[in-house]
Amino acid sequence: MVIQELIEHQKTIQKVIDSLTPAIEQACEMMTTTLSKGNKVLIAGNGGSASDAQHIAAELTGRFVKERKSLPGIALTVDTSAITAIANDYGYDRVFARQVEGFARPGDLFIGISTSGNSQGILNAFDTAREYGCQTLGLSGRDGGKMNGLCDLNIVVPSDVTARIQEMHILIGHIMCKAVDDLF
Ligand SMILES: O=C(CO)[C@@H](O)[C@H](O)[C@H](O)[C@H](O)COP(=O)(O)O
Ligand SMILES: [Zn+2]
Repeated sequence: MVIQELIEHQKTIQKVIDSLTPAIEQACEMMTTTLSKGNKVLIAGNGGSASDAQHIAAELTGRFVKERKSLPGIALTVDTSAITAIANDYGYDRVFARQVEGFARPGDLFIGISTSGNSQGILNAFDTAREYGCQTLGLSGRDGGKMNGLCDLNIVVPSDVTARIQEMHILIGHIMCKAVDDLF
């Protein structure tokens, strides 16, 4: 079992190298352009993807590898008071959209992470982010789901396995953080 999982991961990385390198370069460009203009990055996801959102935001406000100034990255998954209030009063599918409404300014980058590309809370957040003039980047998998057409760039990991898709998402997130380190 262990070797099969490792080989499955290796095959997925190879597919990412073969088909997604230009898209990942574009995502790096979106992130570095946003931050170099003094705008901020908002990130959201559910479950494992909430952890990815927090992980990437923490690399920005803390640091990735290089010693550099703190950069504005906010995960919309961390404030349990806001999350429970919004879910209770407006419904769970407004949890990220409502926070985007509060935080987003034109020129910010919203990153929505969903392995299926179909989580309603993420889809609503993309709508609101676009309405507020943000750039929008999706990290998804399978066939990209409804995120196709809802964001400026949807990076669709070529796999149907949630775990493999999540593993590629955090790899892509780390590559984007490396691009940020290279610039600042
Ligand atoms: O981490 C995992 C599975 O590896 C789960 O927590 C997973 O993230 C959750 O089931 C999510 O709700 C799935 O949502 P999504 O990726 O389809 O948007
Ligand atoms: Zn997981």
